Amino acid sequence: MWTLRAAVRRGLPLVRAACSFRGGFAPGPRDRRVRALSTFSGQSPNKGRSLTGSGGGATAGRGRKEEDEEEDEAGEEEEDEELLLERKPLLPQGAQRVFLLHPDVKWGAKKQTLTRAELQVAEAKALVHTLMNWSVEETMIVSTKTPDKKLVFGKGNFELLTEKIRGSPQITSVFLNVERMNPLTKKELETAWGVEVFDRFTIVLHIFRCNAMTKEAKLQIALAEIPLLRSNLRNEVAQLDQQGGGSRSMMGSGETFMQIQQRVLKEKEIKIKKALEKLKKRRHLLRNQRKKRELPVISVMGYTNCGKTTLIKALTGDAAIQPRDQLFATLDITAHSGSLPSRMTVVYVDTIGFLSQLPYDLIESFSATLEDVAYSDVIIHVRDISHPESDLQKASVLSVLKNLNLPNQLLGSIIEVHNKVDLVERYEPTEPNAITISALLGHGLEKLKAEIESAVLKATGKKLLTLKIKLEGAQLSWLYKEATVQEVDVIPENGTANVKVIISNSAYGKYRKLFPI
Ligand SMILES: Nc1nc2c(ncn2[C@@H]2O[C@H](COP(=O)(O)OP(=O)(O)OP(=O)(O)O)[C@@H](O)[C@H]2O)c(=O)[nH]1
Ligand SMILES: [Mg+2]
Repeated sequence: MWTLRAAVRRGLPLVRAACSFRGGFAPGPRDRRVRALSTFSGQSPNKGRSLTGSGGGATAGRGRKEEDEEEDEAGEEEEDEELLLERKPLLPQGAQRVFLLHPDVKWGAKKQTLTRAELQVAEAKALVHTLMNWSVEETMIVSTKTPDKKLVFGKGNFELLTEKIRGSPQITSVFLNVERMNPLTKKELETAWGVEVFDRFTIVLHIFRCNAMTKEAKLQIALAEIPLLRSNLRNEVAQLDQQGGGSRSMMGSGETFMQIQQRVLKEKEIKIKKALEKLKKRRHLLRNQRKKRELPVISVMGYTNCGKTTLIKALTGDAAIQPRDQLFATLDITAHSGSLPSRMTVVYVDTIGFLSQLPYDLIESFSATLEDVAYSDVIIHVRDISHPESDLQKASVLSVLKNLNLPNQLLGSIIEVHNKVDLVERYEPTEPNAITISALLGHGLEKLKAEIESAVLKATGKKLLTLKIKLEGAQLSWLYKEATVQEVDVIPENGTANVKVIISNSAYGKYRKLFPI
């Protein structure tokens, strides 16, 4: 039986994807992000294996052979994972002048309810601008009653479009703003228009591929690509069949080309899922370690480009964080520590941004990482209130949050933050509890931190107390160890102090037992 590695050795067409990407890559963010996560695990960033208890320093007394075998195994695993991540480029390299074509479905089941054509077009434009050397040459919204037909548009509109595209030599490709285009449609349209045609899935997938930093995000994307590879395969085989080849058995093996390729894909899918499962276990371990240390976790969520990463940078002062003016700049869930006005240490979790029309397979593949949000104590929903469609963006974020099956208490704890107020003159929020800030300029952060603190205290059941202690004895050092000491007000006359602490219910119970009044 062929393994994936064997398939590659035999020259199946897998090549590393090239990322042509606006702004390029800042070298090293991956290391920094991993470091950010490992801050709470007490592990070195490159020693992930030791988290599962299978690695680390427990090598003393073991035979050389055993170590060698383990090393070989790790090397093979890594090689396998490398192969899982190899793929064909999705988009052509070099500059593209795109004709952005939006089919507007006027009625019927396919009619979008949440978002308007203009919003979708604006998002599609932003996606194109995220790609290096890509520009939108022209935009057109064309209505259609038959979005599922092979040619997408009715006969009259199709002819007009063909004339337009054929007569515009400056157009190098068409971005058909549909979630997914069937390969036959792609072929028909490309033949008719004489240029390459892309759908949103392909463009978003390309951006995701370029932005994924951690192995988990990369594997999630590779998994999301499998259905695309399957449908391309069906198309390829149909073409081969026309030439009289695809369904015939290969060199006496009894298997057809289609069957072999399907098996290779299935093997790939199983391996990716296994690798993801391993990483998930590691993530759970990190989560448990954070829990043990009782660090409150705050998930920062919101539409793509609303300023989540900028806000975390402002709240934590972490200079290594790099916000970028791009859609889907953050694809890896990363954790960063910060402190609140009471000096309580909290963990901010940066998350993937939402897009109203995010292709389903991609949401599906990222839902595993979003699972972690359910374990946070508080959610911050960041909104870019300078965006013309800010209200629609809010609605689409809330609808995704609802589908994540989060606990009611957590949903009730959402702090709505209106960001980028510096871009709107005299901004007044309509929502009474919203907090207005400029993450970029650092405005409104103190109020936000105070709000986060009270939400964290409420969610975690921690108390803010002033305890009277004797300076002689172990009380103060115990409190320093088990609670967050905010202030110590010494009264020298009687050798006591008033100590302001944030303390969990369980720690307070222990304190009372150890030091009865
Ligand atoms: N003017 C202004 N720009 C801001 C503010 N906050 C963020 N930005 C800019 O908005 C862009 C996106 O910021 P990010 O922090 O990367 O946004 P994000 O929500 O993390 O984006 P994704 O990770 O792509 O979902 C960057 O160019 C930021 O500089 C703000 O308060 N005012
Ligand atoms: Mg971000």
